[in-house]
Amino acid sequence: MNRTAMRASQKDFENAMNQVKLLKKDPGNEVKLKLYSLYKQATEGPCNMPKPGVFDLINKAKWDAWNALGSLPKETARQNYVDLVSSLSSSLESSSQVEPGTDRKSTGYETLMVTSEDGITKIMLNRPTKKNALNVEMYHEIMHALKAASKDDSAITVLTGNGDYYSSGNDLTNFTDIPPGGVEEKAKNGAILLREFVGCFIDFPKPLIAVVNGPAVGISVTLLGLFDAVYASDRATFHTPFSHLGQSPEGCSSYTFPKIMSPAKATEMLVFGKKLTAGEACAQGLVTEVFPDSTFQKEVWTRLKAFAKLPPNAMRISKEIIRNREKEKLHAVNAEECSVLQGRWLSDECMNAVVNFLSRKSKL
Ligand SMILES: CCCC/C=C/CC(=O)SCCNC(=O)CCNC(=O)[C@H](O)C(C)(C)COP(=O)(O)OP(=O)(O)OC[C@H]1O[C@@H](n2cnc3c(N)ncnc32)[C@H](O)[C@@H]1OP(=O)(O)O
Repeated sequence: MNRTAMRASQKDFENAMNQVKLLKKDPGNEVKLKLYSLYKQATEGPCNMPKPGVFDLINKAKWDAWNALGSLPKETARQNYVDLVSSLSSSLESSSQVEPGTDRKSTGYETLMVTSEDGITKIMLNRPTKKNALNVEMYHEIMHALKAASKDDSAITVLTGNGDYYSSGNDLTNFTDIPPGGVEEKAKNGAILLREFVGCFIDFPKPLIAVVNGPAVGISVTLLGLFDAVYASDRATFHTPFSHLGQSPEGCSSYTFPKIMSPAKATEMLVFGKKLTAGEACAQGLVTEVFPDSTFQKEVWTRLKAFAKLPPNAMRISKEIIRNREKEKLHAVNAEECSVLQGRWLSDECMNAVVNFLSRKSKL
């Protein structure tokens, strides 16, 4: 577009503001920050507000975005805002990277797709545009789905992801919504939620299988130690960057990983954040079997359908005898990990890592 020839009028600007409210899809935080900063620059000029504190994550990200525009003239900011909205209106209406039908809320869940057929309850993480990051709602919905699956008439339960990721782990925006009790209350609530969430996996009574369709990060990896089988596409990777995030292991991985893969290999993953390929994770016992991505879904589901035809009570009882003597220990480990993490979430190391991700200064 020739910016010297084009000059957005106040009317164009107002129309663009209305168009933003009508966007059918969330354009994402980065674009929202850009829109915010251009709007402020266009209406108020350069940012001369005091910089918010480091813990005020959302306002700090907004301030950073506005301040980054420097002395950009109001008219140029107005034009850029109008151009940005116009590009969004066309791209967000036409683009769809997600399988058709995946936006349906057919199961009553907002963040999951849950289906039950052929003796299998499939719980599919369904935030593909956010790489299936686990927000607070998703934690609650997974717990609900697991409790329902433990009582339904399916023989086995499967967890998988929609889109190119299995899951990118904890949604880092979970850290931004600070309650009136401040960051201490936030950390306490997080620890309570995490303990209950992991507890549901420890106590799940039927065979629980992970179908790892793509990269897995953080808590989506650590929980795998509590599954009964883990099938992975050769596109999947396994990454627990806890130290990078100023955090510490959860999902009972401080206990299960050293047992599964040896203390040194567990340290490479959980302390040094070494990312494993599917083949490496299989060699270390975290993954049961790896399949070529091109045949992954077909091969895995054929196998799972055969498993689901086995007598369900025999499978339950066999799982119980394999897992039960560890249960008490696992609950104790879970409690300890949550308590340590509660402290970590209040550390500068963790706060800085989250701020860096949210202001897009870092990625894994
Ligand atoms: C209360 C219980 C707490 C339990 C604690 C658990 C600990 C953990 O799970 S630690 C692991 C936390 N996860 C991460 O640090 C991953 C952060 N994400 C990334 O580094 C990258 O997004 C990626 C490497 C996973 C993917 O990079 P890629 O370039 O392919 O895609 P993006 O453009 O970055 O992502 C698309 C979209 O999704 C958003 N997103 C992805 N992962 C997360 C996440 N974990 N939290 C929040 N948002 C996430 C990303 O911001 C993009 O959103 P926008 O389109 O709106 O910008």
